[in-house]
Amino acid sequence: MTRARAHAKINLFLHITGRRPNGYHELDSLAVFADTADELALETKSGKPGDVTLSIEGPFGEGLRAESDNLVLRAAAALREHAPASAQLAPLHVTLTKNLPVASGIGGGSADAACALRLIAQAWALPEIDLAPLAARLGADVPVCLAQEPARMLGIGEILKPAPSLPPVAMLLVNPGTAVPTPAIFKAWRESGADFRPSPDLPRCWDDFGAMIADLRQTSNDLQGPAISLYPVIGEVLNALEAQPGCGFARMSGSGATCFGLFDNEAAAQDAARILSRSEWWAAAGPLHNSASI
Ligand SMILES: C[C@](O)(CO)[C@H](O)COP(=O)(O)OP(=O)(O)OC[C@H]1O[C@@H](n2ccc(N)nc2=O)[C@H](O)[C@@H]1O
Ligand SMILES: Nc1ncnc2c1ncn2[C@@H]1O[C@H](COP(=O)(O)OP(=O)(O)OP(=O)(O)O)[C@@H](O)[C@H]1O
Repeated sequence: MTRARAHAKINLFLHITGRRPNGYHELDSLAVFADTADELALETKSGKPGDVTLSIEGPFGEGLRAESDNLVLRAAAALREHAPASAQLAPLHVTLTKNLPVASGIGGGSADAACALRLIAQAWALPEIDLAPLAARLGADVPVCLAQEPARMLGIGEILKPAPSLPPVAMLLVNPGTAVPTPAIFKAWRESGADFRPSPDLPRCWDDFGAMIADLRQTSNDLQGPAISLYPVIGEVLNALEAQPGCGFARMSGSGATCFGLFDNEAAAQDAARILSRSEWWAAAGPLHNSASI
């Protein structure tokens, strides 16, 4: 059995810089990865070559179906399609432990897809396949999830540039339990009449926590206002995060509803997680994750 972790992706800022003729929005976003993650376990099974099956468990597993539209199975299908005819494709079973809330702005499905691409390409011994274009076809957030390293996302997410090197930072994620569909939030942004926003200038390195949050304050998540207008509970989450001792900065990730707080020490982030894990709110605190687990 091979196991790997699919870490949550957090957008520290997200500027909408343009729009493509196909309707997708061009972005400039700084993505980092949280310690918290889904888990994928892969085992060989009996069956036809190339057959991949899926079972789903874990705290957020009930909201998902193990059917062909699941991003894990779509990743397997993409690899199968691109494998050379000579490849020996052992039948596989994937168990997905869904620890991340679904449709929550932290790219859980994208992280699962990227993790499945890495794991299955390894199991099928397909090192010659370039995973990046397959990832981009599976979703805008999948390319950045392949490496699970801090990166600047440009284009619609397929162009990746190095992130500034980051100081030690702890992050608290809070989700209010409301699933948010990404297309509706981009639509709300368009209907708000907002202008495209330029890319921010960032240094190569943030020497300390203070320098990092000072620069982040000059940026925005352009989807945050439209998301709050459709789902006001996101504003409540941000207010609750900002009120926590030691929280230096709070913002929504991606298209929401998950929001993050940045702390310069992990104990404060963990204390705040205990306070904010209430009723249907989900909270997870920890350091940032820095590299792929396989
Ligand atoms: C908001 C972000 O999470 C920020 O990282 C991503 O841009 C969205 O990534 P994602 O959920 O993987 O996106 P996809 O599954 O490719 O697209 C979902 C929908 O979001 C919209 N979409 C997505 C990405 C993008 N750059 N522009 C868009 O307009 C489109 O309506 C698309 O149909
Ligand atoms: N393995 C998966 N995990 C989560 N969602 C999946 C998965 N496979 C397919 N989906 C579908 O993808 C949609 C988006 O799920 P996901 O959790 O990735 O959203 P998100 O966190 O808002 O993503 P992003 O931050 O990339 O916009 C859901 O509506 C879900 O039905």
